Amino acid sequence: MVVIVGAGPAGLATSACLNLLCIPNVVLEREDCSASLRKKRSYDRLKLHLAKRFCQLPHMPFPSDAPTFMPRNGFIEYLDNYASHFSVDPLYNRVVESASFEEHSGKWLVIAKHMLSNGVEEYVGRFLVVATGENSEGYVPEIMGLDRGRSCILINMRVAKSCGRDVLVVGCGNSGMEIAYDLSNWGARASIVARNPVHVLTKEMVQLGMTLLKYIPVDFVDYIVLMLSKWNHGHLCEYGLRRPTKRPFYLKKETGRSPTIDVRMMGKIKAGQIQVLPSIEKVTGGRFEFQNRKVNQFDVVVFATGYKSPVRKWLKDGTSLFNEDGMPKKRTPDHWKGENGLYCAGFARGGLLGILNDAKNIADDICKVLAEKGD
Ligand SMILES: Cc1cc2nc3c(=O)[nH]c(=O)nc-3n(C[C@H](O)[C@H](O)[C@H](O)COP(=O)(O)OP(=O)(O)OC[C@H]3O[C@@H](n4cnc5c(N)ncnc54)[C@H](O)[C@@H]3O)c2cc1C
Ligand SMILES: NC(=O)C1=CN([C@@H]2O[C@H](COP(=O)(O)OP(=O)(O)OC[C@H]3O[C@@H](n4cnc5c(N)ncnc54)[C@H](OP(=O)(O)O)[C@@H]3O)[C@@H](O)[C@H]2O)C=CC1
Ligand SMILES: O=C(O)C(=O)Cc1c[nH]c2ccccc12
Repeated sequence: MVVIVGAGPAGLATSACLNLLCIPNVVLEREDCSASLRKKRSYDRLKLHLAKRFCQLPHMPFPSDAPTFMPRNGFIEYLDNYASHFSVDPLYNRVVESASFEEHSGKWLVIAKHMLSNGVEEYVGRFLVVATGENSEGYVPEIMGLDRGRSCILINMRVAKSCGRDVLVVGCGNSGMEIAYDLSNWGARASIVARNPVHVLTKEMVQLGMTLLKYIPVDFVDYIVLMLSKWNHGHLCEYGLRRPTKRPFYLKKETGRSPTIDVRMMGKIKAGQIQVLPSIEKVTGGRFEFQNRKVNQFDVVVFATGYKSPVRKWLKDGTSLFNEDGMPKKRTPDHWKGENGLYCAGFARGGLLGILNDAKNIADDICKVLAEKGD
């Protein structure tokens, strides 16, 4: 038996690949649905920002008439069809609270709390696949002087419409940029904190880069993509943004940090409709002081400061695979396999393309282990 924790794209894909190999598995999901990140924790306008051919799961391409950049509902429909087609049937409302390896039996003991009955359930498996996602828990940094009770604080994707209000978005990753764009469109006076240098590319540049990477080295791809970005967006420093010294696809490969993909956000920044601010130095009585000595007050603060992976809170014997941050110790492509039948899917920092590779690798490896054991 294989126990899979998480029914997002990674858990669904891993279960589908195991089903195709007739290897019994169970998928445990804390929410009442699969793909909860998109169904319950993202905004309506969200689209896949990679071309669909880089976002499909194993053994099921997107429909040929599907748009290149899949809208949220279209991707949800794809995931639901995927689960149904490969007979993936997660057990919902199961929050995995503990997983430990039992030396005497050579098996994993997984304890899950049933959220509807409040009962505690035990699942035993020779193999354990962690598919709880890189984006499992919102991260909000401590900021000196910020009274979380006073200003309305919204985390990550849950953003209220703030027409006519002064809103600060902290974080200029893809979430921060998209949320600031939406807030500005809804009539808010939006500002965004860009603490460190950031690459800004268009979806088409990323699509070109990912296509070229199959044929030419990353340095050359980055040279082309950066030239296009500078031609298209100009000198970002005029708008308070800086480009990193290291190039975008190199950074994605080495650090997992994605470039920010411009959803017409740069147009608003260039038009002065969105103000870019440096790091927050401190907050005093609701007044924000920034690194450039600017001082502003805001009605709403949105933290788009990324996510954490709390795997180590419940995975007791995961040190062969995960570091303290709940991310793999090993670099891609060797990141997905630990000891004693422990695996992780969806932690390659490679998005859905990374998930496709993880799911196939894990299912094939389990099949090989079982064959070697004569099971
Ligand atoms: C807003 C956003 C947009 C993205 N867009 C793209 C994109 O366009 N293209 C791309 O390639 N990548 C994209 N990514 C990155 C990544 O590919 C996606 O997040 C993808 O959904 C990851 O799938 P996953 O299954 O690894 O994790 P998730 O989708 O996060 O699923 C993990 C599942 O595990 C469950 N879970 C967590 N902890 C437990 C527990 N203890 N017990 C039981 N269940 C648990 C969660 O409820 C969740 O359903 C995006 C990420 C985000 C946040
Ligand atoms: N398909 C789509 O349209 C979308 C995809 N995504 C994906 O979701 C994933 C998560 O993205 P996202 O939510 O943006 O998270 P990220 O981790 O990508 O970005 C977090 C941002 O917050 C900043 N930050 C963190 N701490 C602080 C702080 N104390 N002060 C100021 N800034 C801070 C980081 O800056 P620093 O660089 O200095 O650490 C970074 O800019 C990514 O893979 C992304 O590509 C997200 C939204 C939309
Ligand atoms: O959305 C993300 O962060 C992803 O990880 C998707 C992704 C995989 N490879 C990339 C290369 C450049 C930009 C985004 C991605």
